[in-house]
Amino acid sequence: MKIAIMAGDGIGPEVVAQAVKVLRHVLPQAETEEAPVGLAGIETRGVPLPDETLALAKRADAILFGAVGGPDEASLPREQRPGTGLLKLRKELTLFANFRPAFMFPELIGASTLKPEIVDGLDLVILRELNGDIYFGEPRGIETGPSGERYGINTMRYTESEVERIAHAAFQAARRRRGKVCSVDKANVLETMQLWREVMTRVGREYPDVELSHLFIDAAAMTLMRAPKQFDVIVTGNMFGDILSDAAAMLTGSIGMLPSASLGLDRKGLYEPVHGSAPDIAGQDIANPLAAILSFAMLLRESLGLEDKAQEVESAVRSVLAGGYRTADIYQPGTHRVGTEEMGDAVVQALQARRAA
Ligand SMILES: NC(=O)C1=CN([C@@H]2O[C@H](COP(=O)(O)OP(=O)(O)OC[C@H]3O[C@@H](n4cnc5c(N)ncnc54)[C@H](O)[C@@H]3O)[C@@H](O)[C@H]2O)C=CC1
Ligand SMILES: CC(C)CC(=O)C(=O)O
Ligand SMILES: [Mg+2]
Repeated sequence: MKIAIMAGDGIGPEVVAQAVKVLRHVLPQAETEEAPVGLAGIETRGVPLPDETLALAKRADAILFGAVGGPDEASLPREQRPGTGLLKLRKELTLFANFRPAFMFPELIGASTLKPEIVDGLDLVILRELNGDIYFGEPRGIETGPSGERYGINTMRYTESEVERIAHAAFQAARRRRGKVCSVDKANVLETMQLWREVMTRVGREYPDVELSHLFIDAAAMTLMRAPKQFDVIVTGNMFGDILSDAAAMLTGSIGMLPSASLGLDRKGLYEPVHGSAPDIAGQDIANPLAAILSFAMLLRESLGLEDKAQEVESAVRSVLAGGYRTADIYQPGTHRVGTEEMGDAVVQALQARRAA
């Protein structure tokens, strides 16, 4: 078994190093291979997704990914933006289904922005379509019109088959959970989203045991803050899913707690925290590595089929939180503040303690 390690930029290498510690403990026999991506790819090979990085991704059984992003990216051409490497990787591997669970660890209820009764017991998953939408649609670019004035253009585009496959993924996920899908769109304004809603409704008829509802993205954002526990699976497009999942982070206390799995046509998947490269805290040993570690647990479950080991890692995270360990982002008075490395070590120690017991 081969696991590709793509740590990326900023806090990416810091948090991935902790997930790799856990990997070495849980899967000592696993072969790992590292490759540069994002700014690290640009600096070493001149492009955000070097050919050998893509080749490794294709060879590997699964990819453990950190985060990409660097300075000035908002004004750079597409080929030079670190994020382009990640978008291309997701597209090249046809990883179209991005599962972003938001789970409330009871120990962190006080760290949530919301009242305890609103988040206690929260357990939802945002299923973000990852290969289409305005992040990929053509035409795109900054052009000059006939009057000489420049304009920017991006295109929200979904084919029926792209919506169908993410719809099936949503309904099947709901069958394994609490049997509810909420499809989030903007069908009151956008034709792309009218098609999205039509296809979701049609595919939904094949799953009569799953309850399907629809919300517009603006109301969904509000409902996610007002009464998030009513959701089970939220399925939505690439951009709305990107935004909603960062918002969901604040329900659970911190974006440093949110893992994700990007899946496609076979068992190969890419596993990454929902957060970015966080340049504001990089290099200070304060980033929360639990999202990266929980992403590795998803890797064990989804790509390797090692449910027991996935649960072992998740239990170790739970016991570390119960033991009072907190990085700065989830710190509360009365708990024990630790750095990134110490948090990784604490998870490994919790795994060792379980084995010894
Ligand atoms: N999947 C990826 O690789 C992503 C990359 N990015 C890139 O990351 C860079 C920074 O983007 P931002 O918008 O600032 O988003 P971000 O997610 O990197 O950071 C947002 C805020 O959350 C905090 N934060 C993030 N991860 C944390 C962790 N593990 N522990 C504690 N605090 C954490 C940061 O300090 C910051 O205050 C940009 O270059 C952006 O393009 C952003 C999102 C996803
Ligand atoms: C390159 C971006 C789309 C990354 C991002 O914000 C995400 O995947 O959540
Ligand atoms: Mg994002």
